[in-house]
Amino acid sequence: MAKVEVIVGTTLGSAEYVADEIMAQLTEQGHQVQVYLTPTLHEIDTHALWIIVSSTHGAGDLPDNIQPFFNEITEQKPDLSQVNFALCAIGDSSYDTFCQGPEKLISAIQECDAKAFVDKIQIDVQLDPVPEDPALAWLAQWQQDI
Ligand SMILES: Cc1cc2nc3c(=O)[nH]c(=O)nc-3n(C[C@H](O)[C@H](O)[C@H](O)COP(=O)(O)O)c2cc1C
Repeated sequence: MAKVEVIVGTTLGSAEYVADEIMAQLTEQGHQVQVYLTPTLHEIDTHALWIIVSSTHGAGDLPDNIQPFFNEITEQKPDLSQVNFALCAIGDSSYDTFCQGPEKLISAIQECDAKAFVDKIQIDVQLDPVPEDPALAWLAQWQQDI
């Protein structure tokens, strides 16, 4: 059983719904999973697997709810060398900045030595109006390795 921290960036709730489904699938596998809608460094375990589930807003920006977490990381530069992460990005390919918001957060945590656990998924809501379906299929490909 592993500890999994699911960190959500959302404005209208699509990413939150995907995160809840990911939590349900991993909990069923026996993992200890927590979803964070207002993530803070104080609360999140830096010796756990982080799954970042985030949409993009503005022009390639992170959603407002996750911006303070991004700021904490860039300002405090915590030791994240024990963090493995997986990125589930949700966006709309009609924007030039498709799925770019969470890339800023990924760059910031990689600068703090976090490591990718698996290849990211970028879900295009133009093609997949029900983003939890590809998200759960992606998770199923690697959840046995946690
Ligand atoms: C004002 C606005 C700006 C957006 N900007 C982007 C963008 O730059 N890149 C992108 O891939 N998607 C963009 N999107 C699409 C959202 O990421 C997409 O609709 C996503 O499903 C929203 O998920 P959420 O409800 O979890 O925030 C934008 C949507 C809105 C409404």
